[in-house]
Amino acid sequence: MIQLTVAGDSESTARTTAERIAAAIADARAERGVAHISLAGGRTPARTYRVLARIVDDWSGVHCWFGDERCVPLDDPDSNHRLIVENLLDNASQPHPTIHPVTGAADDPAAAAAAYEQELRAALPGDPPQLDVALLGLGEDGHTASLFPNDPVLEEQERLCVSVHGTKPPFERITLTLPILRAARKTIVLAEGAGKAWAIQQLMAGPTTRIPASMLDGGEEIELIVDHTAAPG
Ligand SMILES: O=C1O[C@H](COP(=O)(O)O)[C@@H](O)[C@H](O)[C@H]1O
Repeated sequence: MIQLTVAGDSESTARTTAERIAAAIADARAERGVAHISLAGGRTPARTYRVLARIVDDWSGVHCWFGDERCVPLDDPDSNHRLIVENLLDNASQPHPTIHPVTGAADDPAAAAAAYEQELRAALPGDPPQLDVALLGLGEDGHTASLFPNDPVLEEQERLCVSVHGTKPPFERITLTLPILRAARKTIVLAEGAGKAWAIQQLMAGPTTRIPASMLDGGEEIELIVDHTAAPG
């Protein structure tokens, strides 16, 4: 089930999102001693990561994974890794969270995706492995992570991480697939801006391969956090 939260302006949207993630981290650490979270890329979550870095005062036992990555060097301006280093890691207190980058994606995307799946399986409990929280974004076309509209990878049942050719540059990408995203204890979809209002309306209308974010529902809690400009009318 999808719960919609209209958080206000961009600052309150970032704060609300960061507070949800911080609460999920605290719950996971209290129950299991560690917290595994996957993070979104793109432009929208930068502010959320800066707020999150401020409000979590103890990062020990926190593991950060990537919901998707672009097949570029890790320090490339288009890299989701760089976004997270500059906004979250550089502002987080010591000891830092453990970051799990997708390595080798620029050289051999398929091998990098397979290796990342192995790393996830080795580190997380469950089959599919269970993330404590998956933070995802939403493209204007309805894509989430690097799951693009009508891509056959939306039918994937076995592999947890794959390489894809997307429809937004940079085109070559690595993405987690629906089986692992659906298994997350909590899923947060963060979206801002009037350009995303259409995708949000479609997402709320029910599952369709046209809007990959609408296919995330695996029975666990999903919260869609939007600013007032993206809110459905
Ligand atoms: O390419 C991507 O796009 C989506 C949405 O990004 P935004 O810039 O519109 O916030 C993002 O969630 C995904 O991680 C990213 O690789």
